Amino acid sequence: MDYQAVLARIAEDVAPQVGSGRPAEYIPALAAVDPHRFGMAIADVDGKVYGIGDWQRPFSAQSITKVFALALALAQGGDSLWDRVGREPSGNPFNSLVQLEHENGIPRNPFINAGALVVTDRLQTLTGDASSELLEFLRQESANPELAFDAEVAESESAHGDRNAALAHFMASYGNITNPVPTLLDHYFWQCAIEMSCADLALAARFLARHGLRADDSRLLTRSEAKQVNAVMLTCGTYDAAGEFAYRVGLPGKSGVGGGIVAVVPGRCTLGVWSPGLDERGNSVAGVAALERFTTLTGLSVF
Ligand SMILES: NC(=O)CC[C@H](N)C(=O)O
Repeated sequence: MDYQAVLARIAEDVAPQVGSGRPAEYIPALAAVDPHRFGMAIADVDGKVYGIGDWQRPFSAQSITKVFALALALAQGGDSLWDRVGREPSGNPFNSLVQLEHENGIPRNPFINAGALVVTDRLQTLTGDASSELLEFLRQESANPELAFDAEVAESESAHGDRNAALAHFMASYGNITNPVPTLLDHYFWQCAIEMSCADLALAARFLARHGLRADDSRLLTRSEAKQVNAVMLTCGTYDAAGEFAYRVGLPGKSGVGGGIVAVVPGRCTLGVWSPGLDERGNSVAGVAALERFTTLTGLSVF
């Protein structure tokens, strides 16, 4: 497959959509990003990377980090995590509170904010320093020791973090958060504020295309766990647009409000795409369009 030619074609096809949508505004540091950026990278299972546009430019990974946190929490702590977080699409916005009261403080899935807070809480208990552990893992998988937190974004999130604080306190009232809420929120905000490029993301997600094997060929997840994480990405990775994303793209994918999306073709390759303009559900407009073009042009999808 000539991935470079495919990327060139995709960039041309989605150019009219780059700049549509709006960057996230509820985190002021993200609102300042130029909405006309677009980058895309593909990493094949052997680690060769192809890219177009702003594919090497770091941006705020945001909710995409939820996938990596989940993988680490499962790898280090095992299946008991699923007693505290479900695996069903929520059909609600990523930062919604409404289901938690009816469902006893157990979030629907690990990719909405409530679920991700539970996962980070678990990782914090397992490691004592969840956000640093995650950053180190991402540095190793992307072979990029320069990966770093963006302190301005972390502080901006913290200053405007009432919603996430509410989610965490509410779950704590059900006994589903075990660390002090301020500590948990700190790690969650720093986790979201990791900066990565499309290339970093595609490389870091390769264990999901390699049935659980890390970049150094050691095993992070069992084959079955890798399949399970991909399945949850497909059904829950783009919040209340997961059905539409599966319909249009046909790949497990995880988005973030920084405008990035990571997607996986199991056994073949991983993709990182970035364009900051978001639709009303918080997914990158040009990013989703680019992934749709990818699966249409190449025929590579899980279906
Ligand atoms: N969808 C997202 O990327 C949300 C992440 C963001 N840091 C938040 O907690 O609100």
